Amino acid sequence: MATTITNAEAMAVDLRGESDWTAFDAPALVGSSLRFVSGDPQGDRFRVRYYRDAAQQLKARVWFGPETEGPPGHAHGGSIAAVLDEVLGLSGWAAGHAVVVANLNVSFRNLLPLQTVVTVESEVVSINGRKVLVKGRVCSGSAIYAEAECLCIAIGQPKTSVAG
Ligand SMILES: CC(C)(COP(=O)(O)OP(=O)(O)OC[C@H]1O[C@@H](n2cnc3c(N)ncnc32)[C@H](O)[C@@H]1OP(=O)(O)O)[C@@H](O)C(=O)NCCC(=O)NCCS
Ligand SMILES: CCCCCCCCCC(=O)O
Repeated sequence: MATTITNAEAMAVDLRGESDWTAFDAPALVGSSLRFVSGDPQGDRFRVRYYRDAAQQLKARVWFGPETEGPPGHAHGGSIAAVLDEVLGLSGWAAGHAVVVANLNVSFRNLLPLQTVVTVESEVVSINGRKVLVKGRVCSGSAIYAEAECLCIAIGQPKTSVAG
């Protein structure tokens, strides 16, 4: 039988970044519309905190809460894809491109246990006209849960990226 975990029981979630990361303010760059993944920082679905690493690439610490469940005790693949969609698309914005996501390919490598804090890494690997290719992965220590390649298409003028 599934165990119900309340919000209160799930309170202690450590989303701190590494010492050489700086906080990144996503709403300051793209507005407050990204509610689906990162819009409920005390909720039981995702809790997300954004950073830039020393190389200025976007990173996120993400907690997959009980409401992301798919296979028993583990995150739904769609929840993992949603997180990658947001983080990798936002990575394009953080690199100065006003984009939407046109194509996202995800490889699910290992089941992700619920109530795990993971790191989502991103890297802008190429820019070709309006096409901004971003790669990323969901990992924790040596464990890799998913890898993704994300084709973003610029839809507007380049944006000035913000430091956080
Ligand atoms: C992405 C989108 C803006 C592209 O439409 P568009 O501005 O008319 O651009 P085009 O169709 O001319 O595509 C531009 C280029 O990207 C390529 N491209 C677009 N979508 C692609 C896809 N899914 N896969 C691969 N390449 C794609 C095109 O082949 C074209 O390449 P080219 O310049 O070498 O010919 C549009 O399809 C869209 O709005 N899709 C929905 C996006 C969305 O809802 N994302 C989730 C929320 S962020
Ligand atoms: C106008 C703000 C757009 C921000 C886009 C950031 C990536 C979101 C990905 C998605 O919605 O699928």
